[in-house]
Amino acid sequence: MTIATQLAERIGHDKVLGDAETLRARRYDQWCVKHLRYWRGEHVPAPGIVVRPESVSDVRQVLLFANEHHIPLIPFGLGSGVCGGVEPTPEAILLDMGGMASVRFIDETNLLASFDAGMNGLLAEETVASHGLTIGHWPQSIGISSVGGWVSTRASGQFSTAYGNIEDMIYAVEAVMPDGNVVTLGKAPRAAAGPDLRHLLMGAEGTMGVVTGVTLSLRRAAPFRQCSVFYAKDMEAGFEVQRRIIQADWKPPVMRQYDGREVRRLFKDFQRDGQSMLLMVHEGPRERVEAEMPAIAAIAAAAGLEPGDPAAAEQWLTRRNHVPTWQDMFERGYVADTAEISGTWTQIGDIYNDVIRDLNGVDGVINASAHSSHVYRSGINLYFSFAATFEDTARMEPAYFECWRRIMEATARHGGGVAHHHGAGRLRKPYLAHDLGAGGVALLRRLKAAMDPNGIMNPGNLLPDA
Ligand SMILES: Cc1cc2nc3c(=O)[nH]c(=O)nc-3n(C[C@H](O)[C@H](O)[C@H](O)COP(=O)(O)OP(=O)(O)OC[C@H]3O[C@@H](n4cnc5c(N)ncnc54)[C@H](O)[C@@H]3O)c2cc1C
Repeated sequence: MTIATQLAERIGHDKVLGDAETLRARRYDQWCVKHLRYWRGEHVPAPGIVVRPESVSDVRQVLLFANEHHIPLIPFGLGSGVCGGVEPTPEAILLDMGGMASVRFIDETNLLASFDAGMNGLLAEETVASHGLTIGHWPQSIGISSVGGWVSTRASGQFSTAYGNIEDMIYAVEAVMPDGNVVTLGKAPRAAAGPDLRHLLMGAEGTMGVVTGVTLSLRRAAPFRQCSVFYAKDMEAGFEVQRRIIQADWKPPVMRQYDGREVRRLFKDFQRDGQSMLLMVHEGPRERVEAEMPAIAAIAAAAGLEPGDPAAAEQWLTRRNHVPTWQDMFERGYVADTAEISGTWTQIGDIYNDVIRDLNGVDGVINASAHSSHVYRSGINLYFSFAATFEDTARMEPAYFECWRRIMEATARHGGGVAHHHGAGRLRKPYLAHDLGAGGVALLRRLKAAMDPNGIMNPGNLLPDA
């Protein structure tokens, strides 16, 4: 009996898909390199089978089968990952969670909402919004990513400075482990009942188990919103103001600072002599917003920043989720990507300067720029963008990896964190030890071996090659 037949016997024929079109559509996520290889006409392998479960029991059956037969199993949310977390081989079963996309409950008193893991993020947000609530998690990819994917990549939204990252919103995670054990981790507003096991699934990128359900803590939708904009002579001057704002305990949900190159590229009508631009969105009760805005303006003025037109921030709000496709970029002759890292306030200026210098040293690079978008009392993230152009498209991939290497190594050299929110996948796994240390990587390997002794869960992802 074939694998497909055996799986079909366990969960039903209609959930086991082997047609060429379905397999082709599940060859990759949104990692640039896979799209580049495909665009250049290289072979990009497809999974052997796509399985589309409709219940926790289906997921359990598939896991038990894969574990018994030692078959690689790759969870797939909505495929918006950008680090190569989904890289199927013909031997693999791809577990497409898109068939599990229901709202389980919305609890307006305790501000909780529970979803199947395959639920589209924007649909989840729209569902709670119809009750006057919000998840408060707004990744740029909200319309193309799943709730289970958010957990699995430890995602971060554009309003994180006040509302937190996904780990601050996760109330409970339901998952099926490779041995078929179904766990629900997290059951109270706060717990001290041993280690927080929810974290075994957060950021695991499909290597530990399959997330089947997620309960999120909600907020009431903000009744009032305003925007403000300031100009700083350079990135470091703006970082210093952001540090003072956050350490004074003001928390606009959105604080984004663009370097002069990005202001020129993204805010053409608002550029000012190559200066850096800091934009903010303030929201919450009117009284708090009305207290926050003048207090922040005073901090900015004291540090020499000049006020700008709030319309720049409103433009960002309107256009913030538009991104060109990889193919568009390749057709226009360049390979490009973004890489997000983080550092403390004392590290971030050096990281910015070194990364921009190092990227500009890569042959073919025509753009190296950055903005910050997530602010913490201890530091801030940076989101670098690079683009390189070549007549010979075979040179694109080596240049791409060289740019990534330089960003990772300059960040690590100054003690920063090499992955702020896109996860590690296959792209960053060679650099994982920079964040976890050799001992941390060894511990992660031991955890993986204990949870997935047959190594079926997304093999080759996240963990550096042994
Ligand atoms: C244009 C664009 C903008 C983006 N903006 C942001 C942003 O602002 N913030 C941000 O954090 N990310 C962003 N991302 C990255 C991406 O959207 C996130 O990583 C997202 O959380 C992935 O969700 P997904 O459902 O698409 O997961 P997938 O891409 O399907 O999977 C991602 C990884 O998680 C695993 N996985 C998925 N679902 C499950 C599950 N149910 N159980 C176990 N493992 C699972 C997969 O095996 C894979 O390793 C962006 C991506 C794009 C293309």
